[in-house]
Amino acid sequence: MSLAFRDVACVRGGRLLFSSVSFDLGPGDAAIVTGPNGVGKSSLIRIAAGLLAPFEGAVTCDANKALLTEASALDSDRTLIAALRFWAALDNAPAPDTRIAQALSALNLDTLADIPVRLLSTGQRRRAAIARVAASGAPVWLLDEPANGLDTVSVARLETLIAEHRATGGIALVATHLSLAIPAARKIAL
Ligand SMILES: Nc1ncnc2c1ncn2[C@@H]1O[C@H](COP(=O)(O)OP(=O)(O)OP(=O)(O)O)[C@@H](O)[C@H]1O
Repeated sequence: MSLAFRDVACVRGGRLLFSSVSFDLGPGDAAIVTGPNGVGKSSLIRIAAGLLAPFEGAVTCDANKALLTEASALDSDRTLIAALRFWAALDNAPAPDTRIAQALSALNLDTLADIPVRLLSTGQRRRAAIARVAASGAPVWLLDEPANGLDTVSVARLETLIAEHRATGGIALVATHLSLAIPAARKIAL
């Protein structure tokens, strides 16, 4: 299982954002993508997700991916548990209810499970989006600014979740401008 970039370049709006980005992540590996606003961190995550084609180079990944972006994929009119169940039913992984229960617990969202997603606060919504990634069972996590809007306790929970994911052989590619404790993560500075 791996996620690899080979000499990847990215062009958006006719402008070269970055070039010659190469890395290879295997089971248990993590990488942190850093750089100033507008440098292309989100674009790199979108390329990894297959939502944006590289201008040059190649991306290979032989495992299922879960993507976290600013835009939450959770249906705002459903309760949190129903919104998570909707996606979990489509995952290529067993035991959706168990996965959801573990994710809700890991993000301290148990008491909010029956609240409509639209009523969640900014930080709660972000935790819900992280819970969706955790519940997906996907080996490769692509996280774009996952700590945005989180309080310090929730940041610590996120760090624990990433560590546990890696400990079970998962891969994490994380774009962040906030400091996150991700031990031995590769640094991809754009
Ligand atoms: N759909 C698009 N069409 C054209 N240009 C775009 C598009 N999306 C993003 N860009 C441009 O690409 C550049 C990189 O954007 P990106 O969101 O990848 O940066 P970032 O490093 O994640 O920024 P931030 O730290 O502000 O989140 C920006 O200049 C942005 O305006």
